[in-house]
Parts: sequence; C-alpha cells; structure tokens
Amino acid sequence: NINDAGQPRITTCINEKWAKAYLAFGSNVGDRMDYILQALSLLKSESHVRVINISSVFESEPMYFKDQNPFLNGCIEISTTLIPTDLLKLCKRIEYLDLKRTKDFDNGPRSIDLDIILYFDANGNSIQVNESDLIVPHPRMLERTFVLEPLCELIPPLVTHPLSAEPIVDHLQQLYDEQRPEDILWKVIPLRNIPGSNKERFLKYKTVTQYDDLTGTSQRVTVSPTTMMAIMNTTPDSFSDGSTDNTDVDILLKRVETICNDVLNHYENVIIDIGGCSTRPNSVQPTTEEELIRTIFLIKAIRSHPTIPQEKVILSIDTYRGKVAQQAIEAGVDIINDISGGNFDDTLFEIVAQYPKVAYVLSHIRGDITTMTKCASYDLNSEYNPPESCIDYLNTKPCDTGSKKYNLSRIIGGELSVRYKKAIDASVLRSQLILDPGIGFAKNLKENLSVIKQLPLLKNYSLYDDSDQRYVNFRNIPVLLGPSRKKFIGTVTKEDIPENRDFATGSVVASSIGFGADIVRVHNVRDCVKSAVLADALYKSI
Ligand SMILES: Nc1nc2ncc(COP(=O)(O)O)nc2c(=O)[nH]1
Ligand SMILES: Nc1nc2ncc(COP(=O)(O)O)nc2c(=O)[nH]1
Repeated sequence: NINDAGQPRITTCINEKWAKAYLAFGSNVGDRMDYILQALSLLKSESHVRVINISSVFESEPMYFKDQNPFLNGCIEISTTLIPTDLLKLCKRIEYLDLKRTKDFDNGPRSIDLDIILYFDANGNSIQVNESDLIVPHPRMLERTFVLEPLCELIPPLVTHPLSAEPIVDHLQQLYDEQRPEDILWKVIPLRNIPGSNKERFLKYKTVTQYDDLTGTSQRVTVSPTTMMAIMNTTPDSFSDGSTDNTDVDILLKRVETICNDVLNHYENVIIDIGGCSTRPNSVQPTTEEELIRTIFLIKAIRSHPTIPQEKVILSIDTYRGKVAQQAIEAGVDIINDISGGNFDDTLFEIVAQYPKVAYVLSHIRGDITTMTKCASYDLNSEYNPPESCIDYLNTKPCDTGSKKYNLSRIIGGELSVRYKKAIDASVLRSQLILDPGIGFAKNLKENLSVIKQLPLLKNYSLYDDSDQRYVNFRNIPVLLGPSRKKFIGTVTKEDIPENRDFATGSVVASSIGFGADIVRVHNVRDCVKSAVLADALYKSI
C-alpha cells in the first residue's frame, strides 16, 4: 500500500465527502511551539485536509511518566476526505518522516505527537474505529485535561462523547473536581526568543474552573499573577503625559529602567506599551511616517540596551496600522496592541498571522477615533432573542437567554466575536490573542463601569451560530483592561486633571483584577503595581 514515491498510499472517503476530525497535539522536546507550528503548516499543506480551528496552547506537567519536561498541548479541528486509518498514516508521516520524531518508550518525551481524538463522517455521525494501531474515540481522552480543555474551546458545550453519551464539558468538570495537580493547565501565549538565546518566552496564565458557592455555577478563573502593562506614550499630545521629553531616548530609557525596577521585584515580567499615536477621542492622528519616527527608534534602543533584562521585558506597540506593526515586529516587539480590533487597517491581521509568536490585543470599539463617542448607545433592554440556532452559553450551559442582565457582555462579546472570526480566517492563532473590551472606546460612564463588572461574563462568553456553523467562545483567552486616568474615573471622583487620577486608578486596577482582568494597562506603574499585588493576594490568594 505504498506509492511510487515510497509514501503510504492514502485512500479518500467515498465520493470525496468532507468528514470532520479533532486532533490533539503535544510536544515536550526542544522548541516545543516551533514543532507544533511546523506540524500545523504541514497539515495545512495537505490537499485532503482543511484546518478549521486551532485551540489555545496549554502547558502542563507530564502524566503517567513524570520524569520528563512539561508538555505543550492543544487541539485542532479539521475537515478531511481521508478515512481514519489514512488520517493516522498522515499524522505518523508528519511526526516521523517530516519532523523526525524518535520514540524511545511509551509516554516518553516527544518532539511532536498528533493523535486522532474524534472523527465524524460527512453526515455528522461519529465514527468508531477499533484496530490494533488505531482506536477512535481516543481511548485515554477522558482522563486528560490537556485534551478535553482545548477540545472544549472548539466544540459547543453540549456535544456528547460518542461512547458515554455525556457532554464532554461534564467529563472535563469531573476531572477538575478531582483537583489532581497534573490537571492544572497553564494557558500560554508564545513569544519569540530574544536573539541569541534559546530560552522559550511565554505570557502564562493559570486558569482553573472554580465552583462559586453563591451562584451555584462554575466559572473559568485566572489564579496566576497579574501582568502589568506600563504605558510609554511617545506622543507630544497624549492626554495624560504629553510632555516634550517623549522623544529624548536617554530620558525614555531611564523611564524603562525605572519601570523594570518598580515591577520586576513583584512580577517575573513586565509589558511596556509604546504608543506613538494618541487615541483619545477626536485626537489628531499623526501620519504613518510620523508614528514610525516616534516609535521604532525606541524599540531598537530598548532591545539593544545592555542592562535592560530583555527576557523579562515584553515590548508592545500601541498601533492600528499594519506598516507600523510590521516594522515594530522586525525591531523586536512582542505584542501588537490594536485598539481598533483590526477595523482600521485591513492588512493588520495578515501581518500578525505571519508571526505566530507575536501576540495581538483584540479590542472592542465602534466607529473610529472621531466618531466613537457617538456610537456609545447599547440597547440593553432589548429582549435578547438569539436566532433559533444561536444557542447562547454562559458558563458552558445554555443560560436563560431572555435575561437582560447579560446583554452588555453579549453585545460586546458578539461584536468582538465578529472580529475574532476575521482574525482566525486570516490565520491568526487563538494562542496569539488577548481580549480587551475597550474601556472608553464608544462607551459612556455606565457602560465603562458595567464592562468591568461583567468581565467574568465576557471571559465565559460563547455563542454557536448556525448561520455560519461556527462556535466562538473566549474561554481561556486573557483579558487586558486599560482604565488608567480615563474620563469615567474623573467623572465619578470629580477630578478633571488626568495626572491626579492615579490613586483612583489604583482602586480600579484592584477591582478589575477581582473581576478577572489578567493584564492591566497603567501610566503610574510605581503605585498601581502595589494595587495589583494586593489584589492578587486578596482575590487569587497569591
Ligand atoms: N501533560 C502531558 N502528559 C502526557 N503524558 C503522556 C503522553 C503520552 O501520550 P500518548 O499516549 O498519546 O503517546 N502525552 C502527554 C501529553 O501530551 N501531555
Ligand atoms: N489595549 C488598550 N490599548 C489602549 N491604548 C490607548 C488607550 C487610550 O489611553 P491612553 O491615551 O492613556 O493610552 N486605551 C487603551 C486601552 O484601553 N486598551
């Protein structure tokens, strides 16, 4: 059954109908994310396979054989014309022929492992296989959170396991209820190595499912330390610190060193968000060339500075322009912080997709810098009647879809999920994404306060939409909040001068972390980092 090229001959399904399969990937040798990315691109290059969706990537301790490196795992949703046994041959070819995997013993270290977890024929019927070298559904999937958690990002919560007939989310919950250490997963956002170093860099978030005694429901919550994002605006007119020394590289580098001293004795890394273009309402936007002049020099200066701890300093650029993003990435930036959700420049998602180890902040906005204040009306009293097929889940169970109290998070979640699908369709990976509900962007006082309070709902948002047969959820995607010195704080505290709002910002930082913010973006890092570590102690027992 071997063709002339010495490769296993593969048989396609009857009359080339597209079946659906879910694969699990794992790696714990070498640059684990690179092996996973190579396997993904090899799958995408197969004519008999279409990659539909890819889960987050999780790090976890090894199961079974403990004395080996931690694994990176995730799941892939594909459609394929290959029958299961030939899909297995393709996976083995990718592992052993293409990526030169070696297998010393069962459950041992591996550069890449591709397993078939579930297989459904073109009519959606689950296919079972019981052969010596292939068993589908995967016989050990129900004991593995590193398979079920990523799988639950790809399938609607009520999909049942073909043999147990129980919802897969319930199997996952049963594992979590056992509270086994190996079931703890860290959601990772892979970043590029610092040039010359082979140390893998990640943003990491430990998310657990916590039972809430008050509401009787379980929610995904973050229990790992908050990440601080320090604002470094290099604009002359930024509303809160537009001073003239925003272009003096020595002064700016001194500020970077101060930020490192303030944050790195509390946290293991810090994000520095460089902004060359103020985005306060109605601000005049500089030209692309001007924005480049204001920002690229600083990224290069930081990345070549001898005493700044490069591994720990994660650089971000606050831009909605593709050209600026591209040059910033080439200069060494790790995150594209785009307040526009990819709305202002069609090339942005394609550029981000070229760099799978660069993160992207997907933010909610309506309109643009000059019109967004007029788009701040949200019809919260509308009877929420999702279209027949749009089953609205919160906390992985269909919620009482009629209740209005969820409407703001549904509206914002729904509008964010449109941008999410565009990003995924442009081949941006879920593992690159950070969400931001966009405080102060097309939102009035009430909405800004509700957005913070309804953060748990946004983090657990999910929607299955029959119109495009796509299930979108934000499970395990870290959330960034940028409340610092903003107007809503000034209105509530009756403080018109932005620089005088830092103490109040500290309170908002603490409560945002209480509601589930994973990253907080602030001007006054020295004071706000204290609010953050206190909030971590109070809300996450860190
Ligand atoms: N955390 C973690 N532990 C593991 N232990 C054993 C195997 C062996 O799996 P196999 O039975 O599919 O070879 N894979 C993993 C893994 O992917 N992640
Ligand atoms: N991700 C993100 N980025 C942002 N950039 C600028 C501003 C405007 O505030 P600034 O002018 O003080 O930077 N706010 C945000 C925000 O809320 N989230």
